[in-house]
Amino acid sequence: MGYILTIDQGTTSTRAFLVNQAGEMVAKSQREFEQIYQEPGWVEHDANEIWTSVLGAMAEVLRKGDIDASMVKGIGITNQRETAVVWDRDNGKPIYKAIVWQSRQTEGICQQLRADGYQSFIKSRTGLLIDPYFSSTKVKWILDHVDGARALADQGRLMFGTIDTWLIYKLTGGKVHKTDVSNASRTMLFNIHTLTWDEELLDLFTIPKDMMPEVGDTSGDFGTTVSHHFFGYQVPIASACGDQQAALFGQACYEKGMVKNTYGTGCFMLMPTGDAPVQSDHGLLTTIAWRLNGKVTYALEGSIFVAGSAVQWLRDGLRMITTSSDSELYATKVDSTDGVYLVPAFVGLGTPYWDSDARGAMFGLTRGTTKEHVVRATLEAICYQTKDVLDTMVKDSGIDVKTLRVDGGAVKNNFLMQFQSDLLNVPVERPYFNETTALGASFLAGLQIGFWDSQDALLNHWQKDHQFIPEMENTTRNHLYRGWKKAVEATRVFKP
Ligand SMILES: Nc1ncnc2c1ncn2[C@@H]1O[C@H](COP(=O)(O)OP(=O)(O)O)[C@@H](O)[C@H]1O
Ligand SMILES: O=P(O)(O)OC[C@H](O)CO
Repeated sequence: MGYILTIDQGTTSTRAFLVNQAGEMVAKSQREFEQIYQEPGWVEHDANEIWTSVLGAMAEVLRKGDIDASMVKGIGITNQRETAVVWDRDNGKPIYKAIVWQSRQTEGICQQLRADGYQSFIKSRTGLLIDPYFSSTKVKWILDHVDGARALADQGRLMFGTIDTWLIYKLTGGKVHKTDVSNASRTMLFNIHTLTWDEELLDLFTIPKDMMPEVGDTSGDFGTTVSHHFFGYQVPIASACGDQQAALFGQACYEKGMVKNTYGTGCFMLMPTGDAPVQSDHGLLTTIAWRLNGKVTYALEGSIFVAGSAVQWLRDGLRMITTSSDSELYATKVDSTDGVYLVPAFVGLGTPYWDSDARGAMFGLTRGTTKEHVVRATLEAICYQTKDVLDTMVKDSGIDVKTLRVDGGAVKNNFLMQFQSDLLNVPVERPYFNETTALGASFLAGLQIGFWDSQDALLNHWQKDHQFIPEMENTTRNHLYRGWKKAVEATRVFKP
């Protein structure tokens, strides 16, 4: 008898979960932390606040589950990806805030790289496209902008990590500086073919190699907690995994053709492609899903930067709704948007457009447009963006997708899920356990500490809650989607 304690360190909150050997979640806790917007388009977090939010969430989940820390047999970590932290190895203090994946402050660096013709070189090594989204330009920005950073880097005093690495470093009392391949593959510094940090890329971004963490399997040995950071116990940290890859694992999407889409702040669609990387010609990313016992599984990924955060914008920016779930209520008060489209390119557009200069726009407004239409158009925009990505995935993989598995905070919204299924003309499957990210990370940790002995043993833990079946006429679907494509085109023409 024992438990895995899993930390899901997300963009807007830190959550902790206790999972037993039956794969059941017995307790969960959540802590929010500050989103720092110093300049338009910048998004940063305080890495120390993230660390204390993890300490708080771990204490709370043990209290809620009424479980003694001695019963925790392993820790799983899953995290918002790409977000970059740089700290001083002499005192363990970050030298700057964590620059979040959404932040656009490195657009200038990216423009220069594109102009200098580095796109195909970078893509061939990393599977990624030049965009401020990934870690490498964020680290370069810190080294170039923080007073004294370059000198510290030259003296070998600095360490870099994505959030998993930062938390592992803190939990082990500074003893372990390590990440896994799924997180490494999001840095734009990792060669996804040789599975090592790429020296030429490190040179290109002027990042000393001694800043980089060791890279290991996704289920593996990430050290042991120092007892004063884990209630007096030394517990093995048994998995580290990027949150989107963890969700893919938690959705039991192990085979080619199985696709999951997570509807959180953004939307991230992933499909495993087996032991060989598949290159996309239409803006999908080639990434690493996980490495287990030395065996790599690659994936194709489509990234949508604004999804649930558009609903938050309706709530906090436009003040049209009081809670995110109100969006369903208003959207279903009208039969359609009456021709209104919202393109929520608030931080540019990801797959398949990769247009970082694009900004949001709304089209088709008339005197008859109401709040209900705008709310509905916002939810529909999440579905249109998802169709853009799924169509690209089918085109680039040559695999026909039979169903879409979904998770994330927004999938509670039945209107959203039904419209998604209608628009894709594909059944949408919502699992019974919506916390698939945490479940995936728990499974990955459990494989390491012997809770489960194989991936196959985990297949039974996936249970369907509801299947949304497409009901829309082809002509309606085609008509609606044509309108979306026109709206995106028009948005991209307008550069403020
Ligand atoms: N019923 C709902 N309808 C639409 N969006 C929702 C609903 N409930 C939550 N959301 C959105 O889901 C997001 C939260 O999902 P979550 O998976 O917790 O995000 P993250 O992990 O990115 O922090 C928020 O952006 C919120 O607006
Ligand atoms: O924290 P989430 O769930 O919004 O996920 C963020 C992604 O990892 C960004 O790549």
